[in-house]
Amino acid sequence: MNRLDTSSPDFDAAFARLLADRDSDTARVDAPVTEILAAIRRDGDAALCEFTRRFDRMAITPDRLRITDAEIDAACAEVSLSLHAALDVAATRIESFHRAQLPDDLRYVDAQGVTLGMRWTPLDAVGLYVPGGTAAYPSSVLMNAVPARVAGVRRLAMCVPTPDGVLNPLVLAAARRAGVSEIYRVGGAQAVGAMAYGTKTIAPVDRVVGPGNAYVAEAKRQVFGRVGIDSIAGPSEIVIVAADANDPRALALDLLAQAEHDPMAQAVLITPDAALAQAVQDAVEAELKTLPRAQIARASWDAHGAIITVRTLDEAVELVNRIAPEHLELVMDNPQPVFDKVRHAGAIFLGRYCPEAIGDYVGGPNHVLPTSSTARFASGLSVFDFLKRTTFIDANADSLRTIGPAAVALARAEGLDAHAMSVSIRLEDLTRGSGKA
Ligand SMILES: NC(=O)c1ccc[n+]([C@@H]2O[C@H](COP(=O)([O-])OP(=O)(O)OC[C@H]3O[C@@H](n4cnc5c(N)ncnc54)[C@H](O)[C@@H]3O)[C@@H](O)[C@H]2O)c1
Ligand SMILES: N[C@H](CO)Cc1c[nH]c[nH+]1
Ligand SMILES: [Zn+2]
Repeated sequence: MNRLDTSSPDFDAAFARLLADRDSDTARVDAPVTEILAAIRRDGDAALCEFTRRFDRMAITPDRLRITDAEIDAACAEVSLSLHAALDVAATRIESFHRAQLPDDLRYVDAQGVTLGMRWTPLDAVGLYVPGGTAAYPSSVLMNAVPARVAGVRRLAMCVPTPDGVLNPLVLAAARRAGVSEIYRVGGAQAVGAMAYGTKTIAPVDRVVGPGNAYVAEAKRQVFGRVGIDSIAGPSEIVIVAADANDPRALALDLLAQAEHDPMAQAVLITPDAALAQAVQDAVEAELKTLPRAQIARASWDAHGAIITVRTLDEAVELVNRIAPEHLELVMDNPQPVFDKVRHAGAIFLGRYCPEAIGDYVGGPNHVLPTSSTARFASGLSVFDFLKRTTFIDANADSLRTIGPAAVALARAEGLDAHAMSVSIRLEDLTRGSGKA
């Protein structure tokens, strides 16, 4: 874990190293992901089965890639009523938040009499990546699928790794709850490649969305252009800005809640209170003695974790904006003034009673969020990732007379005569009064 202090003379260099260390991790997976994607393009299902054998330790043939309806039925029957009820609480809250995002079409007539507009239409086919390498993520099934359904996407194809061939019943129950039935037991870069390029078994989709480890995130980056993607939602991150009286153990658990996702996850505490900084550091060490996923959390905390002491909360905000974290907790008496100044974060959790884990499961907003500082320009998954806009223009004869000459002038200036003439021929027809255009 890195201890940093903004009043120390070497702070800038240490902070720059902290920002850079995630980039070097990502660079490490570039080449293997390129090879995996090339093999999927070349060999389709055969490569998918081979990578699944190698990385998920399971022998599989193409006819077994798709999880059957009978397997989904059996999984749903295995899940307890209380867990079905918890899924329902989560799904209902996620659905109502995403339904509120649905945009209206735009249509108006401007001063020149031109009708202008923009129409939203759902994508035809979307690939949902649900992570499953070291933990199962039923919550990510809901976060992916519910907004897609709300947007009206027709085909939802879901990929989830099943390491050692073990299906997680709650993942399948969440898929059933969200209305997803096309599910493949494959993960990693190979699953992203299969959804993007298509194989004999998995028809290609138009956009691949969802979170995953560094391999998944890099694969999405590399297939972008062939298909759309939502954002780079890689290994989890949290920055906690804490001030005033706080329970160090609660803050330690908030940090570890992200660290336990992945050895490449990053958890950072920023505080003006040096005593609190030390107390949280001690509490993290204490929790790591008993946490079931301590091995993963320890690797993340030691390599990427940080505690930064600052002189003021304004300094904390400046660091937050430079990190642009996936998650930001503002744990203090009155978080509003800090909240107002934050420009870059995927999702923000305000006050003492809203730990980030609430957002992971039942808050309502999406937990698939941009990582690796991409919150500078990207946003969390939403209904907008499953919709696209088409603009339209409807000009009548009078409006063409008004705005057409400017188009002719600009087309001539660009040296594009066919453009100019396609407008001027209509203007000439109107002048002659033929009205045929
Ligand atoms: N940013 C977000 O919104 C968000 C949300 C939920 C989870 N997450 C992240 O999702 C990730 C889940 O990770 P996970 O590993 O448990 O599951 P995962 O499904 O993302 O990855 C498992 C797959 O990784 C591939 N893989 C593993 N080692 C490999 C190697 N050496 N070479 C090639 N491929 C390899 C395998 O194909 C395996 O199936 C975590 O990083 C977690 O932080 C992010
Ligand atoms: N914190 C993760 C996003 O980075 C989402 C998640 C799912 N389950 C638990 N957590
Ligand atoms: Zn989490």
